[in-house]
Amino acid sequence: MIITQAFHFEAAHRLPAVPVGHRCYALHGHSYRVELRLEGPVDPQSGWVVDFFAIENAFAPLLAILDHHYLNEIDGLENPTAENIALWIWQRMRAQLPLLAAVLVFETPHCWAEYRGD
Ligand SMILES: Nc1nc2c(c(=O)[nH]1)N=C([C@H](O)[C@H](O)COP(=O)(O)OP(=O)(O)OP(=O)(O)O)CN2
Ligand SMILES: [Zn+2]
Repeated sequence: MIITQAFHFEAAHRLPAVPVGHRCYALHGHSYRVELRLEGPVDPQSGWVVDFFAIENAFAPLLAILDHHYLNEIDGLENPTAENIALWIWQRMRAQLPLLAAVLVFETPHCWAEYRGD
C-alpha cells in the first residue's frame, strides 16, 4: 500500500549555477509543495501503513527550517534546485520514516522533482 502526505512552504531562492542571464539566477520565490510517499503493509490492528500524524510530526522540524526562509542560506541547500531539495529532505527523513519510498518537490504545479532513493 502507498500513502502520501502533502505539505506546503513558501521560500525564496536563487540558482547560483545557471548563467547570469538565466531568470532563475536572480532572487525569487516559490510556493513549494512537498509530498512524502510511504510504502508498506497495512497493519491489521491499526488499519494504516503509518499514522499521518506521525509523518506530520516527523517532517515538522524540516518544514520549520524551509518555510519563509532563503533556501540558499540553509546548510546543504546552497544550490536549491527542486532536485537538491528532494534529496536534502530524503537524507533527513529516511531514518525517521523507514517506509519512505519517494520525496516529491513541486516548484510550481507544473514542475517537480521526485527522488526515490539510490
Ligand atoms: N530541473 C530543474 N529545472 C529548473 C529548476 C529546478 O529546480 N530543476 N528551477 C528553476 C527555477 O527555480 C525557476 O524559478 C522555475 O520557475 P518556473 O518554472 O519558470 O516557474 P515560474 O513560476 O517562473 O513559471 P511561469 O512560467 O512564470 O508561470 C528553473 N529550472
Ligand atoms: Zn525558482
